[in-house]
Amino acid sequence: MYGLLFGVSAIFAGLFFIVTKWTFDYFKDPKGLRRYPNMHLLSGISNVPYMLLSEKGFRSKKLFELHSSGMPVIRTGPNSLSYGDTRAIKDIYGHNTKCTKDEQYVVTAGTHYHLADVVDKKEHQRKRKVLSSAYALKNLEEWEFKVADKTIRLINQMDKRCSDYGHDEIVDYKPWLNYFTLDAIADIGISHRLGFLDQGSDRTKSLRWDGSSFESNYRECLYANSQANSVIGYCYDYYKQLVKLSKWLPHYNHLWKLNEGWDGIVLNLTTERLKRYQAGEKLDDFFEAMMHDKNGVANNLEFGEIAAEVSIMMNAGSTTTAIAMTNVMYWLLKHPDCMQKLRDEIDDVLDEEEVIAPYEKVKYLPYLRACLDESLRIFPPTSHGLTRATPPEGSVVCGEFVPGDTTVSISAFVAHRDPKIFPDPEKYTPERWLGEAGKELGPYFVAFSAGARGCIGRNISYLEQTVVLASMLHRYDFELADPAFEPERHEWNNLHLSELPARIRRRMRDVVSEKPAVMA
Ligand code: HEM
Repeated sequence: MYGLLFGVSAIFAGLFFIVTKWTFDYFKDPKGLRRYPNMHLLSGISNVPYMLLSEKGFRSKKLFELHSSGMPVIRTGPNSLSYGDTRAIKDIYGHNTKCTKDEQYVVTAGTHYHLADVVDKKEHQRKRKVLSSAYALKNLEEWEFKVADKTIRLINQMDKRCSDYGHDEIVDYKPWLNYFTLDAIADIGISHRLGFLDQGSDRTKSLRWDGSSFESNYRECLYANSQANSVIGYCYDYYKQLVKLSKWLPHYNHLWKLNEGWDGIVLNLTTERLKRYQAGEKLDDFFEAMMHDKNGVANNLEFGEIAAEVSIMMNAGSTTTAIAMTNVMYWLLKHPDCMQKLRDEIDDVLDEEEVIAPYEKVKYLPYLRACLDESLRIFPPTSHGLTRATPPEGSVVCGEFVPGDTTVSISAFVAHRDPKIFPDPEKYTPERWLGEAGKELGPYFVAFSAGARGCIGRNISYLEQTVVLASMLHRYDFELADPAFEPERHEWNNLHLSELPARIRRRMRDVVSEKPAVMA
């Protein structure tokens, strides 16, 4: 009885201490952040309102509404500022910025940093150097056959589901695109055959450290991590404690359990690929490029670092591109005039019987690229404000001094809706990206972020997006199952969409005859 009383009192005393400290810091205001309007009444003393907003599912949309109601800078937490002015892009993320990734990346990191969450600039440069040869465009184009192989597997599945073979099937296009990007990155990255496209599901093996294994659903595990961290990850000071506490809530407990499945998937993929490497098998993949420099000297990476890099590649390298590919199809279905214009452009360069669009033929098609970029603009797959810390001596953002170690960010969803740069921002207008006027939009297009921490995988992504979209539009007619359909959108670490139910019909009658390329 006394023990229980003591426990409850200790919790209340702890909470009292935390709230008192927050309030004291707020009024002391050492950084002068009280001059900025609060996102929520309590944002000046706590990150909790922002976490609750994230939990609701679309924080960037709310920020956009606030910024466009005349608030260029908003205080989203005691130490966090959100910008709505596109000048902030250069100051926060540009090549010459002194800002670094902030504490959020540290608290959510695993035992070893990977390229995307390492904060220290020198350590990041070392990693980026090691990995840049792996991600270089030259290598990528040599790996085009791997993308072609997955495209034919996707087509084999879509052929079976065509509505014009005597049945009327509605296909949810979204999971298929995710199976595509997962199969593709596993092959490009680690020569691993996940086989999701062939099996039509993402059931896969997870490994435990004791060597035992269990089955998991790949996307469910990966998304669980992203969903939980898009809320808990904003609790900078008490992250570990909150993770523990959140396990008392059934929903979060479930998410963290699934996250163990994700760790097990990465462990399995890394272990299997490492075995092949240690057995002397020479494979043409990202992993091989990561293990040596260009003179063949071993990079001597620890197992934890190798696993961390495999993890970010299998995460960042799949979800974002699948979202992008689903979104562009959504926009084209909603804009048949754009769909027709794009198809004409593609048909002009592909032979009638060509099944897989060769990258060489489609990579410079201006309207194709414009359609992709316009979709990435309206719904950037990584839409939320990527958090950066100002350097200890402080920094100027949008012409105003911001004291050191303050978290600053601008959401791509917000930046891409600046009507001065992108007139009529909610309208899907690929034409805005064409010609000289299109080139001028480059500095304001941050779907892949910008500067030294910009996306290293964007070329892989464009390769996949371009080949798949061109091949699919050349072969099929698509139609929304319900013309009024609107997907639900959930912003975790990426901006997911719920589904894309469509009918698919063959434009050409020949059944696919190309065989998938031989897999390692
Ligand atoms: C449409 C597709 C993609 C989008 C929208 C996208 C977006 C982004 C963004 C916004 C960042 C910055 C993240 C941050 O600051 O925290 C980033 C970084 C990164 N992306 Fe991508 N990405 C895409 C595809 C890919 C692919 C295909 C790969 C790998 C194969 C990849 C690997 C990475 C890595 C490793 C980083 C960290 C780079 C660094 O910090 O040096 N991404 N990406």
